[in-house]
Amino acid sequence: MEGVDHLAFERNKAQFDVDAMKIVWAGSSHALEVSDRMSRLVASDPAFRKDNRAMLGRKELFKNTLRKAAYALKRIIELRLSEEEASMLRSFVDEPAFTDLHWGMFVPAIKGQGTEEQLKKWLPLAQKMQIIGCYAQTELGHGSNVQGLETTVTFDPKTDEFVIHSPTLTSSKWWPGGLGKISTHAVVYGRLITDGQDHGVHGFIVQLRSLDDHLPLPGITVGDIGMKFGNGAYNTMDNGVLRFDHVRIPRDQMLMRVSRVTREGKYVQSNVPRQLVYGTMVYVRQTIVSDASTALSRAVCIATRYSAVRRQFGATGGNPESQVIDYKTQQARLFPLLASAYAFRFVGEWLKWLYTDVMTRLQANDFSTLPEAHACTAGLKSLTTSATSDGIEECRKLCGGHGYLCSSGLPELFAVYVPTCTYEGDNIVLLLQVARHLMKTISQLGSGKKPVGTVAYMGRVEQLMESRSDVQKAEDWLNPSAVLGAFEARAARKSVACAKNLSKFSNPEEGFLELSNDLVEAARAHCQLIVVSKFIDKLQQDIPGKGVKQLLEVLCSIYALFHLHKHLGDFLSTGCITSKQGSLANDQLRSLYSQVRPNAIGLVDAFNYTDHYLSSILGRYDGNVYPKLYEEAWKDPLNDSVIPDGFQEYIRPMLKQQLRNARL
Ligand SMILES: CCCCCCCCCCCCCC(=O)SCCNC(=O)CCNC(=O)[C@H](O)C(C)(C)COP(=O)(O)OP(=O)(O)OC[C@H]1O[C@@H](n2cnc3c(N)ncnc32)[C@H](O)[C@@H]1OP(=O)(O)O
Ligand SMILES: Cc1cc2nc3c(=O)[nH]c(=O)nc-3n(C[C@H](O)[C@H](O)[C@H](O)COP(=O)(O)OP(=O)(O)OC[C@H]3O[C@@H](n4cnc5c(N)ncnc54)[C@H](O)[C@@H]3O)c2cc1C
Repeated sequence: MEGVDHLAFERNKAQFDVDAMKIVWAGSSHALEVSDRMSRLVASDPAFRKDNRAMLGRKELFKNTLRKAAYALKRIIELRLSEEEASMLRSFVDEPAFTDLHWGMFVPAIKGQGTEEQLKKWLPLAQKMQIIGCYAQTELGHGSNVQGLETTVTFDPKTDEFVIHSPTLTSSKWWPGGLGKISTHAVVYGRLITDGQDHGVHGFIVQLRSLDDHLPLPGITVGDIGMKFGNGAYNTMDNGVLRFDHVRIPRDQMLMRVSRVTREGKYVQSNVPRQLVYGTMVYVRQTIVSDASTALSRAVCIATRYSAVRRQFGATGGNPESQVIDYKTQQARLFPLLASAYAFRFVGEWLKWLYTDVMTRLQANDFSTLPEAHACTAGLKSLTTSATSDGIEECRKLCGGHGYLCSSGLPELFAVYVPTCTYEGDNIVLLLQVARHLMKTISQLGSGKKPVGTVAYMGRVEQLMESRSDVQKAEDWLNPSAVLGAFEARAARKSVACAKNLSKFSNPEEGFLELSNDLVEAARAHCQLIVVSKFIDKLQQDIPGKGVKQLLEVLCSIYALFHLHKHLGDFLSTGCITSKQGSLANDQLRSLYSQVRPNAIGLVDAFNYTDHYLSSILGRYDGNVYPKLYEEAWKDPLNDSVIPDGFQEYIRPMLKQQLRNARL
């Protein structure tokens, strides 16, 4: 039934102001207005069609992406869109492309590591897209271990140039997005060598292709690394391979904010920490956390709407069968993901604030919060992307068989999303960085250095080692201080246990390797504490709209108690709660799910996604799933003809053969 809202009866159940929640989700009325306008602009333009991606071959798919990128830029110029609007428009086009790396890494790398002069020269070119850039760090042999990169960049004082070279096969740059076919330039990371001395990894702006004919410049070998996971998915991106054969670049193309090489070939370190060379990764990890909430909320929106449409079993007395969303098992799998999407939104907002604050301090040569920013971006990137990847897959299962169809939108979403667990830092490697930060914090407790920021609770470690939860009944778990107390005690006790075990090793690095599983768990507990505490902080703000704050409180409790239940072993073994308190948390969780149930559709409507963006028949706003699924099936190229290609050639003779055998 075209034009009928099959989910209207669900929308009528909502006990809160959905429009007010849309503002909370978007971050402000202004952000909602811009995102609403940009998403509709993209959705209403057939040039941005994306429902055919799974059917296209690689070359067609890639050409289509180039067309969309050029068209998006044309619209941005025609409509005189602001930077904010342009970036929103690109995100609603919803197709991984070389532009992500150009705007997301190439431009930030220059901004973060370039000198004033370099910004003046390169940024206008990049901003007008007169050059297109990528971020060429990872090599065939090394990704996680950045210090292990092998590309050499040797200063030649005779010509005032650097000579870039790929000395081994494993030094070939491998993976950079946008590199394979499109980028004219790259920020290349390599080992800086002056006068025979190796100064470690630094960034350089390198032109790769001619601006006239787009051919690789002399000494450069470049191409695409091949098909990746999923059919459409990330194959719209030209991840590339790059080799240098003694390629020369002028000295002023070294990004020189952190350190520089003089005309005479002297290496000079500025007063900023050398870790700023890693600054672009910190920036992108921060954006990845907000993006996690977007990806998870898309999957949850699809699974929630479909769960309200889908009915199985339970027809009694002429009543229809039960909606699957009413099954408690469905709720216990779906609603924690819904709560996580909101939790990641708010922790993403906070992380953005933290990052901006660190940047402001850096301008004033205050580097004190850099370790905190590194630990938070690394840890939260790891936690949210792992949870989101698992969450998207869970949403696919929550949609039963139809979730496996590409037209559900979920397979492609998963395939596009899952590399976030690896890129911008493997998730385990990043948790180990958090663990180092935690161990360092504990080791400094005796020195009188007061821990601040997200590790401030470590300052109360003695008290946290002794504390006991005073929860007596299920509702006590609704008290934020009860939840915070339990999460802080668990995180502190896990870290302290690791620190104690580490101290038994004479070689700390050996100990770190041996205990790395425990350290990863301690880091995870710390990151979950950050998410819970930032959700609680958000609820301290004035949040207008009927029922909005109350519902967010419910979601916050679900996020926290779900993790308490899931990691009950941790909470019990560290002794911060009793098994009775653990089972009270579970009782409370059941009651919270019942409170979400009537509001579930409203809560996913608050994401304000267009059907174009969701790209899912199961997640359609109007819930008109079955007729559209049926219609869609007939569009498959296999159904273009009644008898498929290959039938006459292969199957007909087989059938005839069997017929003959049967007659024998
Ligand atoms: C428009 C927006 C769109 C956005 C979308 C964008 C496109 C999306 C598509 C994206 C496509 C994907 C694109 C891509 O994938 S780009 C490639 C991304 N690659 C990686 O992420 C590599 C991961 N590896 C590393 O980051 C490092 O090598 C690690 C950290 C693992 C070790 O490193 P190393 O062996 O050197 O370090 P150390 O352990 O000895 O530590 C040394 C000291 O340094 C400190 N430290 C370490 N790291 C940082 C840091 N970052 N900031 C500040 N400080 C840092 C550390 O705490 C320690 O401090 P201290 O204890 O000594 O005080
Ligand atoms: C889709 C995609 C896009 C990418 N885009 C870019 C780009 O634009 N530019 C760019 O420069 N790079 C890019 N990369 C590369 C990416 O950043 C790296 O692949 C990533 O950092 C992981 O490094 P690796 O491949 O070396 O993994 P490895 O480190 O080899 O990981 C293999 C396994 O070893 C484990 N491991 C490694 N070290 C340790 C340790 N110390 N302790 C315990 N376990 C460990 C890991 O957990 C993992 O299980 C991209 C990658 C992908 C998949």
